[in-house]
Amino acid sequence: MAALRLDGVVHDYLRGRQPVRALNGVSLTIGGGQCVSVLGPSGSGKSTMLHVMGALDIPSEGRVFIDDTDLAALDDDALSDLRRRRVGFIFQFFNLLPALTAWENVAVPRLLDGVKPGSVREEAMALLERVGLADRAEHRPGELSGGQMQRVAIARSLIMDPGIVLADEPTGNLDSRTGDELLDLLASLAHDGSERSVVMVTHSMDAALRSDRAVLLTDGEVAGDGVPGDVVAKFIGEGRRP
Ligand SMILES: Nc1ncnc2c1ncn2[C@@H]1O[C@H](COP(=O)(O)OP(=O)(O)OP(=O)(O)O)[C@@H](O)[C@H]1O
Repeated sequence: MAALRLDGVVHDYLRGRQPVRALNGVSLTIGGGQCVSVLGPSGSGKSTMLHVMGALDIPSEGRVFIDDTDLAALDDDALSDLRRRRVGFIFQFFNLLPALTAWENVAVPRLLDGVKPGSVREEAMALLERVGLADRAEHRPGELSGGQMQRVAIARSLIMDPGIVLADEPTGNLDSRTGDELLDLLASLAHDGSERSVVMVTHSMDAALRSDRAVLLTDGEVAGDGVPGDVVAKFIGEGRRP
């Protein structure tokens, strides 16, 4: 079963009255157990594609399927339910709640689901342990380093046990050594036998080279898709072209 499929996806934004085409006919299938990086120049549509994949945005044209469910067939409630349960998000600036401790931040999606803090604490603690932060459970984000905050965000992305994890520049705000450790952690989310798909937008060639597959976007279109080394070489080659 394909975890994620885009079929002829077009997405336009309005800038004033002018439509701006961010995605121009993207078709892509991402199976379970893969860590896929998305590369491309600034403005090529990477974040837009991630938002469409995670049902944060509805495409102007084309279809998006998550686990063979056509998102166009869902009403708003069903769509947000699917987003909450099936998709975990990780952002460049962590998006943690400053007043909550690390374990409470991890628990937030379950608390929003109506679960009592007492019954989710253990699950949140287990996830913090998984990301190597069990000893920081009672710390607030302001008391954590960037890498530690991103680990909390990764643990939070897993609390609903999603089939898909989408990460937008997850190491963009971290030094390279911390970034590398987090990339290994992210890849492990796809390789832990869960058949989870991990898709990460990145400007880092290192990050792309560590993934299982790379997709290159140029002007809202798929310009490369395959072995990371080949796709990175294509991207770098295009950048050098006069
Ligand atoms: N909310 C918006 N309103 C209008 N235009 C937008 C909006 N968001 C993105 N765009 C435009 O859509 C295009 C694709 O943007 P997107 O953010 O998806 O690219 P990106 O590849 O992620 O860029 P970057 O690497 O700089 O983050 C760009 O031309 C951008 O200016």
